[in-house]
Amino acid sequence: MTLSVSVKHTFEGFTLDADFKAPAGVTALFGSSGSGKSTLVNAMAGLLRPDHGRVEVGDRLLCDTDQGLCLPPHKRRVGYVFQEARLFPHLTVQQNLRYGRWFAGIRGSDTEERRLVDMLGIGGLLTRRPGALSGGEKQRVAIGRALLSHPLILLMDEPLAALDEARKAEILPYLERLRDETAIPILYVSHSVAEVARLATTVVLLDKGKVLKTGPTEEVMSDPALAPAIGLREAGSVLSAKIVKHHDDGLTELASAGGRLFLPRIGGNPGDRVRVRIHANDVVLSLDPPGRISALNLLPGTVTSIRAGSGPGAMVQMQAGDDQILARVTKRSIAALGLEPGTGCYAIIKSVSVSRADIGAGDQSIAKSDTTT
Ligand SMILES: Nc1ncnc2c1ncn2[C@@H]1O[C@H](COP(=O)(O)OP(=O)(O)OP(=O)(O)O)[C@@H](O)[C@H]1O
Repeated sequence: MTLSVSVKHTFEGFTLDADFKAPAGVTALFGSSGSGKSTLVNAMAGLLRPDHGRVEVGDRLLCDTDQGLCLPPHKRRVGYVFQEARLFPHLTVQQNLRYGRWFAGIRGSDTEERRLVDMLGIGGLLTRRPGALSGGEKQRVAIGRALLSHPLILLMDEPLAALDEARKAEILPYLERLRDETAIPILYVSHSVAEVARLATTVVLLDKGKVLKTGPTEEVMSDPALAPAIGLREAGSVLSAKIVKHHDDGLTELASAGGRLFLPRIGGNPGDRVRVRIHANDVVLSLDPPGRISALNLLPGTVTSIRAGSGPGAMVQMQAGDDQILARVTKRSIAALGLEPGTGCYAIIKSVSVSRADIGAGDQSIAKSDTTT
């Protein structure tokens, strides 16, 4: 289901002027604080009437100011999940879940409720009240409540921001299942590169109220020109890969479009698709295949673009198979190696530089890894 959004709105000192289209899946609205993410989400939810705008989800028009149409929030069939779960404290988990359905005037079925409860792993919590739940559990209930109202689209505004790292790690797999097992489009607001890299099918990069770029996650994340907006320390590529084998020495072997990768053991079974985030800071470039070296991952490729920063560093993008890899190196190294678009080189990646948080379940949008076994 396609998402088509065009919103113009001015507050004193700030103008949002954003247009984007996104296919089904998770669309991440990513940008620094004050870039206009929440304003855009509020315009989509009907909580803000934009000066000018058109919002369409699939073939349903929610707002078109040219036609004088701007549906109120309760007529938009939008599920909203906020930073805090905002559950009713006096109701049990099950009553909270059913409230979503009741509020939307939907009958729903017990089978549907059970399926959702299973998917979100909240079956053991149904009789508890929110006061007896962890932050991550509360968020899972809030997501279930939003889904049971049969939304046309799910808007998630920094749903993990209030959770600590352990709770985030606990809830991310459920969000991946939501992406892969439901057909509901999700607009996911975040300023965490790690979350976007793991979850998003499409990234809309916002900067000072404008869309810098919209595109598939792998493409946006590995664009050297966008690294300053993403954050130089956070920048990196997202590769799609397939688990080949878990080795006895604790390493997992993956097949990516660019070659084999060996990473510290990850969950999942041979054949499962995963996405792997490789930080640009963790990639070393070499013109020749290195001799005896401790790093286990060596991907051959060709430099596609170079973007020099204002300091001593530069971002180099290289193509390895169908994958783009981003490396952050010094301008001095670029000069010494004579790197330019078209230069053949090797990306060297230490296995241990990739952490568990950098690996997520792969989705249908990255089927190209199927060709890499
Ligand atoms: N109701 C309002 N009245 C006036 N200015 C507003 C209003 N809401 C937002 N703004 C301004 O619009 C700009 C964008 O805010 P917005 O909350 O959309 O950014 P954001 O990207 O969601 O930021 P954050 O990541 O910090 O939540 C900010 O400069 C903010 O001060």
